Amino acid sequence: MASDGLLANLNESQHAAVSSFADTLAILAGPGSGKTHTLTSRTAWLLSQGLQPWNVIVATFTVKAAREMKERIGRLLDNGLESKLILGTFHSIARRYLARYGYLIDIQKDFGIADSADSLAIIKRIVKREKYTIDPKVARSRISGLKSRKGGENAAPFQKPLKKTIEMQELDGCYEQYEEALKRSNLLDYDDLLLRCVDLLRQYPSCVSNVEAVLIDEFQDTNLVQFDLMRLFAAQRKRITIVGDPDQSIYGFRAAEVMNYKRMLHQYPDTVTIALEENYRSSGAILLSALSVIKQDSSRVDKSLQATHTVGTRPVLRKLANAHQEAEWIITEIQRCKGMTGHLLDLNDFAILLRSSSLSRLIESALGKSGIAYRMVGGLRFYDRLEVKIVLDYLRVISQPDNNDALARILNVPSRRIGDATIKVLLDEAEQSKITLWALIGGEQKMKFKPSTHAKNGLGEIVNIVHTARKQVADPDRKIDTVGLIKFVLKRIGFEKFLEDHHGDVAKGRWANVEELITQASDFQSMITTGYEEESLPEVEGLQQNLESDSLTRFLANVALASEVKNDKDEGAQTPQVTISTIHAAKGLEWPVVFIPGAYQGSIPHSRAEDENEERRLLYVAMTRAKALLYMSCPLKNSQQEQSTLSPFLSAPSLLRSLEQKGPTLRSLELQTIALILRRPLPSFLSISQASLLLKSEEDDIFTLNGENKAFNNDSQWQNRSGSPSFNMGQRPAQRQKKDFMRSACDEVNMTQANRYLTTMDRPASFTVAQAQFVTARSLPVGAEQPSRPSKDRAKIEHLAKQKIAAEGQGTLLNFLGKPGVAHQKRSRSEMELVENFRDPKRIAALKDINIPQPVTSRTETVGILPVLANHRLGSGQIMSRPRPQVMSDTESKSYVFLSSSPVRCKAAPEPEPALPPVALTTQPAILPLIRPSTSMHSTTTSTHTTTTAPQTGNSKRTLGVKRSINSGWQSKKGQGFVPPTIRKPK
Ligand SMILES: Nc1ncnc2c1ncn2[C@@H]1O[C@H](COP(=O)(O)OP(=O)(O)OP(=O)(O)O)[C@@H](O)[C@H]1O
Repeated sequence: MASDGLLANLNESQHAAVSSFADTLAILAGPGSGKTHTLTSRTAWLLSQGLQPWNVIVATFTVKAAREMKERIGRLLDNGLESKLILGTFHSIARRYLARYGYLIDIQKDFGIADSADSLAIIKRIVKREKYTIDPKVARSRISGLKSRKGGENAAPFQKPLKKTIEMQELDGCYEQYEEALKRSNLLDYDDLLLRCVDLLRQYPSCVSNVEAVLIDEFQDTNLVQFDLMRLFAAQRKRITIVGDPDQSIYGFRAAEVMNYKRMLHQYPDTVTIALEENYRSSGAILLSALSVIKQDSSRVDKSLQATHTVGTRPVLRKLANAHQEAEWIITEIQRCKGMTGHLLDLNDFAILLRSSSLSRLIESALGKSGIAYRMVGGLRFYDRLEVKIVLDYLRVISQPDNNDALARILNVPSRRIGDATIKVLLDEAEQSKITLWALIGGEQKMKFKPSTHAKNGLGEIVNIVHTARKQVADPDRKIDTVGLIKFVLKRIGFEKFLEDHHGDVAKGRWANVEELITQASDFQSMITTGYEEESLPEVEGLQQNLESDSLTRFLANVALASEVKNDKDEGAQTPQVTISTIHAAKGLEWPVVFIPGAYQGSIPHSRAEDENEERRLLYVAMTRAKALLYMSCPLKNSQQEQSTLSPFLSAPSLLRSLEQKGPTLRSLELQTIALILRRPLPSFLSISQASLLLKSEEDDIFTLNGENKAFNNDSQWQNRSGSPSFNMGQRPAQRQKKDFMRSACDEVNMTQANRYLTTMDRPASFTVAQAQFVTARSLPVGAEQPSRPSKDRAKIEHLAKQKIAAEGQGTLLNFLGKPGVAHQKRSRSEMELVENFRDPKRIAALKDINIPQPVTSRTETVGILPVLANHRLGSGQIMSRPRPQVMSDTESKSYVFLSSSPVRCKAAPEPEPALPPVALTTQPAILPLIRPSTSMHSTTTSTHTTTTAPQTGNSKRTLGVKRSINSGWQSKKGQGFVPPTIRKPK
């Protein structure tokens, strides 16, 4: 694609960033401002300027982000060159270099990767053997922390205290033995991948001498080692682009360094910083409340972020009596939002974001009872599922028999009558003899231990399986691929039968996962064959490379480095599902409606958190995931029935004033606003009337506003048939009586679901498994969520709908649009116009083009947003279809589904108009070759940070100390080394 095509869909600051000629460029921007979008476009733009993809490194934070970025770049370029980029997470890029050049620093070819479970298993064994008292999980995270801090050349020298506590001594012991165990098994853990790559590139910088540009996403969450890696990658040309938002730095506990920005500016004093200041995601009201939370952190550097959407409805902060009611309330609000908006929202549009996964139990249970399908994000990986892990362990042993832990795990699966005690003795003997378990049982060294005859036979069997498989892999005539190997293993160990014998009801689901693994292996194989999954690195003169790793090793590395890779099938991607996610795992994602339960002291900020500012940033990240509706809630008693107090982050009176105490009334104006923000067409009357008929109430009035626990206390005749309370508040409103038959139908559904679900927390070991015990839409009877009714009931619905249309003064949208009555007469002119719009089908069709004159209802007041923004809307013209997860090719679509942070815009759909009054940028100059110097390259005013030591160049502009207006810029604060603003605003 021509470079101007790449720049077409960008706002002016994004444009400036994408086409900047600066060597080192920092794009600093708030949530939803299109950072990912900008980085993707910049990568494509660099290629369009003549850079070769194999000379460009792009590092992302997650595997998911890497894949998404690769696909987006692919669509921008449309020439397949994206597969040649060195693009991936820091870990996968480091692995690639180590696979090729690791021999230079004595790393054996085809090393394995110890994932966190492996690391923990090794440490547990050490702790047990040495009778240490330290908690293995604590030891693992300390060791990891020490590793990630020790590697960086910027790291502060490690102070060795003179007298070591017992815990420290144990930690030292653990560390040392852990390292030995990894080495013996030819494994590198996640930290090693980065550290060893740093070692490699320090000693052999020529490995990356070809690299012309390095681009880093989510820079705020990089740690010291990653920072060093970035510098080493870019050592030759020093051309770096980083993208980040210090306000979204939430991985401090994993040694992420917010200070890396300062380091960057110090190391690259000519860094040009560009700020993106328009938020394309959230309504004005959501953005404003999120900003007022983050601004409480006085240590942060303020920056401007403006909404491009209309103000919308105010976020909600709801008080509930206890955590049970909070969970029930979430369900009723999801149902109400769906019901009152017809088909404008489906379950995929809702996310429940949790500070800690333990909060999910009651919510999952409530979702289960009401038959609402949900999925967990940030839970167990597909590859960590029991049955998948067993097969993978076989593959790992076949690939690398010295992998002690993998071998120990499969010795007796399926049963070979080798008891746990025998396995432990064997491991200990191997450990003491400083050999691997494989060497011991494979007969390389005489075994002191005398196993029983059964156990001996069992050991012989496993040795035989592994030998046979390895022979086949090595045999040039037979050389079987990963799929062939999996099938061989499954057959040899009779795995399907094993699952049937041991896993009863769920065996089918587990076998389906095994089949899924085969599909993934096959897809990966074809990605290797087609060159989409490149491992090669360009030849560098004077340096030899290892041959490419075999496909099994690469598949296993890919598995070990995968984070939350989900699959279409087990996600039930066709079935709408509510998402439950930890806030950490929700980073980079967005949803139309977001719930943040548990907004109390101890939950957020978390009682065990060390950094309160990071906790605040977490809340900020969660709030800014919402596009149209944001719900926060605080139960007065937590799930342990302890009294709770509202999170201090939400307690400021000024903030409280901008929040609603209950869910919004969802009438025509609100509907239009939501449709505008989501760029979706308005739903039909009929869909709204039918969906709303099923509701218990059209308002958020089922639970008391002050959190009093009335609902459970009285009116026992309102208990539904399944025995669960219906949560009315003592009075039985006429409107609800009408719906009794509806409710009983729903109750029947509830009843049929009773006791048919378990929650994630009940079965932590398998909580993402789409099996019968979890309520996913697939496991429900057809139509459970929207029960299909016999025709008699349907006639009733339609009759009732008609009645409702005729009735006056009742709360539905249709009534609102009904016969003119008192209420109607009181409506403002703009409301009247909207009413007319809803009545006239032709005007409904044209509604998408209407610029709402005054979207501010009693609930949609302008909360400090500029009037010009309050009325602003994104684009006119054809409403774009709702972004869907991208369609992948046949083979790809089988393997992964991504939760896209920035859904790809349809090619055919026109781009929305620039949302804000134009920033005063003069015309962009023609694109110049990349050899231009880094400064003064485009007319956007850029600023070049200079330190006191670095000489200030003539055309650089020092802007530290400049204080910009509240809404348009950065406020520099003394002692903060941040680079300030770059875009000059109109006077
Ligand atoms: N110039 C633009 N015009 C219209 N929409 C845009 C533009 N740039 C980005 N967007 C949209 O804004 C949303 C947020 O974009 P993106 O996810 O890239 O933001 P981000 O800055 O990476 O967000 P976060 O930091 O919160 O993860 C996406 O839906 C994206 O399509």
